[in-house]
Amino acid sequence: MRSGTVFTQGLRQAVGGSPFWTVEAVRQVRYHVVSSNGLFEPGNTALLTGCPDAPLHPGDRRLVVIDQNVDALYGADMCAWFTAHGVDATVVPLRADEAVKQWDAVSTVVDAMNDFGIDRRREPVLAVGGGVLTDVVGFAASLYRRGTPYIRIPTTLIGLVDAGVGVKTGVNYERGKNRLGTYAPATATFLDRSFLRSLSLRHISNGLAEILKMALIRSEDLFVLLESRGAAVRADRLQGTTEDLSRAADAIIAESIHLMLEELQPNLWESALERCVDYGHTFSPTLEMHALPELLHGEAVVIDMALTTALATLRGDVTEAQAQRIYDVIRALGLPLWNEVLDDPALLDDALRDTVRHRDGQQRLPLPVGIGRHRFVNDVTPAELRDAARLLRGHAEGHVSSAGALVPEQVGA
Ligand SMILES: O=C(CO)[C@@H](O)[C@H](O)[C@H](O)[C@H](O)COP(=O)(O)O
Repeated sequence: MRSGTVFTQGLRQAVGGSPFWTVEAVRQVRYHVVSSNGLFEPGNTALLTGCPDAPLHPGDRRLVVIDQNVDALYGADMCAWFTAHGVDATVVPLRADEAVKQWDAVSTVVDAMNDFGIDRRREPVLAVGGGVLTDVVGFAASLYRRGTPYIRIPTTLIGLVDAGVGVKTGVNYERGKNRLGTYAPATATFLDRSFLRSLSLRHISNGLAEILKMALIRSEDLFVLLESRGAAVRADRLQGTTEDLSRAADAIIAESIHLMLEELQPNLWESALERCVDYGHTFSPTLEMHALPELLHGEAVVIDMALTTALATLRGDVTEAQAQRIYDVIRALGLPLWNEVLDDPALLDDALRDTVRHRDGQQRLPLPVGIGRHRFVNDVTPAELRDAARLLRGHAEGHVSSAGALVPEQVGA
């Protein structure tokens, strides 16, 4: 062995007389999720000192890729903040919605990194926008020189509670949702819910869908909070305009993120494919891409959850009363129960087949058990899916009795 070369003990072995080598290494991962409202208010220093692994100093340069809509609303405040703190920011506005979450957007970000002449270690790219923007920038950064650090500043609710706190990056490829991507955590994500004040209620609901997901599979307490305060918190855009609404918004966001991180941390690279956070993501990737741009991500997820709640009801895992509470909360959060994509049984079968490919040959389908718990199943049949869709349609149209039976004109519809 050459001096200075470190091998794990027993790493070089002779097999049939021919040498072979096995290299094993463990990569330490550490990333931070930091809450601070009003990031670009003059006195806020969270971006300077809030993250120990990504300090920002006067005289530093930063490439800032920002959603073009966010730039129109907050770009001037952001630039004033950088100037006030002596940071030389190059701002690149980017269109970032599901329809353009494609490879071309990645090239645009890579071009910007090239033009900026980014320092591979010391100049993290800042991604300011919703989940699409942070996924695209994270993907570009993870590819650039095989990995350049980046920092996320989510400006949508779905960005705050879902896309912003995990390690996934990516873009769609043709009709494949997030078909290209990497596991590449941002050095830090800065959560600032004051951005939500200008978000449309439809996009607030879009984020609430992922929060509801965490509630349905992990926490009845979070579900009860959504049931009692969800509609008011939505109408308030999580701004906390009263003390009570502030407490509720803080609790909903913090609990949802905490549960998500508890699930992600032990399985960051998804070596285990039974992931309860995949709830609502079995049929939705295909449905969302099929309906593009009609359904937002969270809307597709909630339709998937409504369908699988009906499926769990038919299996006896969720009672009719529990299903009714779930559907009431979905409506109260301004989310759809039904979409015509569910009318196409072949599409649901295709969706399940694609997910089976994504989950290494098995359905590994998380299903709710009551409210706040789940189990995984591998035996959902096309006929069962059709029955579940029929039951859900009955709920959506108000044709289900309190005992859970379809009223006669709907049976066999
Ligand atoms: O992994 C996370 C967040 O990082 C999930 O909670 C998130 O909702 C994911 O998008 C879904 O689980 C779907 O994952 P995938 O099908 O894109 O692998």
